[in-house]
Amino acid sequence: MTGREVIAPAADAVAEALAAGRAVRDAEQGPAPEDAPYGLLGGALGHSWSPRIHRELGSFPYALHALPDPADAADLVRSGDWRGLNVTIPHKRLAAEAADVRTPFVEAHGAANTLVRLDDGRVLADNTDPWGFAFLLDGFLRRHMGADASWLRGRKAVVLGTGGASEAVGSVLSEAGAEVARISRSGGPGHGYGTLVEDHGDAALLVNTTPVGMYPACPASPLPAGILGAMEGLRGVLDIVYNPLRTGLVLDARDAGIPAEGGLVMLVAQALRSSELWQGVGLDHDLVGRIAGELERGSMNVFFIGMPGCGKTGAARRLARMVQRPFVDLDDAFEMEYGETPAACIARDGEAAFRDRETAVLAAHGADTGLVVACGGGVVCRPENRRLMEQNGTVVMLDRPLDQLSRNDRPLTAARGVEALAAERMPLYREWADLEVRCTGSAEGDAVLVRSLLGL
Ligand SMILES: Nc1ncnc2c1ncn2[C@@H]1O[C@H](COP(=O)(O)OP(=O)(O)O)[C@@H](O)[C@H]1O
Ligand SMILES: O=C(O)C1=C[C@@H](OP(=O)(O)O)[C@@H](O)[C@H](O)C1
Ligand SMILES: [Mg+2]
Repeated sequence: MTGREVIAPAADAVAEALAAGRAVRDAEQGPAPEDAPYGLLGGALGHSWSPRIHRELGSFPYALHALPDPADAADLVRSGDWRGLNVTIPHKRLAAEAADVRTPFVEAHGAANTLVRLDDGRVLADNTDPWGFAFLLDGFLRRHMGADASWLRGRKAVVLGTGGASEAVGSVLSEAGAEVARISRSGGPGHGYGTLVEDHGDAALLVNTTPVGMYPACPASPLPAGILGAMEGLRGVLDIVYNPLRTGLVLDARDAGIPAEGGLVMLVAQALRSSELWQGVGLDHDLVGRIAGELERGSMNVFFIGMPGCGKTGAARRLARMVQRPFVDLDDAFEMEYGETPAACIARDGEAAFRDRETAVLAAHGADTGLVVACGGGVVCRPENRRLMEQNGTVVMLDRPLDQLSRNDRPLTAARGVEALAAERMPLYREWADLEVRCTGSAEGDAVLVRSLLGL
């Protein structure tokens, strides 16, 4: 189906622009590690947002040191020519031990995420995760409860997970005066997931500190669906996972009408605190919201939905080109994956078989970030497709009068009639959409409009 439409402007220019974009991204990953004053030390780092964040905060160049071998990591900590390091899995403990001086939190918990080179050359180990979580918590309580951290005094907070991050989170909650219950999947009576509702149904806040729900196994939740809604005292949910932007837990909470936020603000806030320590100055704390907002805008996918033939493919392709993002047409992706068009699949195996495969194709792209995606018109026929989009995406409905819809090669429109399809689907498109756009008359016009409405 690729190439069904003729698109005029310069494909070469687009390719060049995309290549330039990649070059910028590469530069953001920093210079050769040994030359950078700042950086991140970990085992396998993959794609990290830290170089981008610290660049905005003024701690730049910032390099990635992926050193799986503890001996190499210790060597960098002891003898590297750096001013500041962040530390992540699996070296937080090693960093705490190898430092010359430790803050009380690091002394108590034995894990550091920030190393600071002091003026006299010694290494200070600190942990800015509690600061980052306190920042997230404070904003959350202000936004949703109209209160500060004192709201937690005398209330119960449940923390999922018992690892290092749970200690940072637990310490902040305890300090605010909450009664903290830390539970884990393998915890015994009162400390497990199985009896969560009975044991802790009165908790006002629930925080996930486990990696369950993290990319690429997403959207997933550490808790079975329905549990949150059964916890009668629950007023808020936080998940420190930030990729996807909305985890399964966050989506479940919102479905149950409970305010919920992910961990992106914590990620940026802990980085800001590290940058303050390295630079020895106070930074503007409004930077946290600004940087988190930019990261969120850049990584959100844009999904086009709407009636078959309304112009999703054309508008999405043009928008992708305008904002230099990868474009995915799910019908094309389907064809590449299964070797036949959706129309051929529906004709041979029927609609149900097509829908199963369509959901699998959507799942693969929904976990990705920064895409512009044209869905097939029937994407709303499967309820589970909604969160595959929502986890990382903004959903845009294109609305075009039924008598103007294209009918070429649209088997379901032909079989059932456009009115019947519309009666079934229009309410769903409207319900799923974050934004409804009335078609302007050209795919180009639609793309320009969506771009400006989404601020891309
Ligand atoms: N906004 C629009 N106004 C008028 N015609 C359009 C518009 N967008 C697309 N078209 C035409 O309608 C047809 C269907 O567009 P397409 O993008 O394939 O729709 P969809 O992906 O929603 O099924 C194409 O032939 C295209 O040229
Ligand atoms: O409406 C539908 O059920 C369908 C729409 C088509 O996509 P377009 O909406 O892009 O035509 C394609 O996925 C398939 O033929 C089924
Ligand atoms: Mg299409």
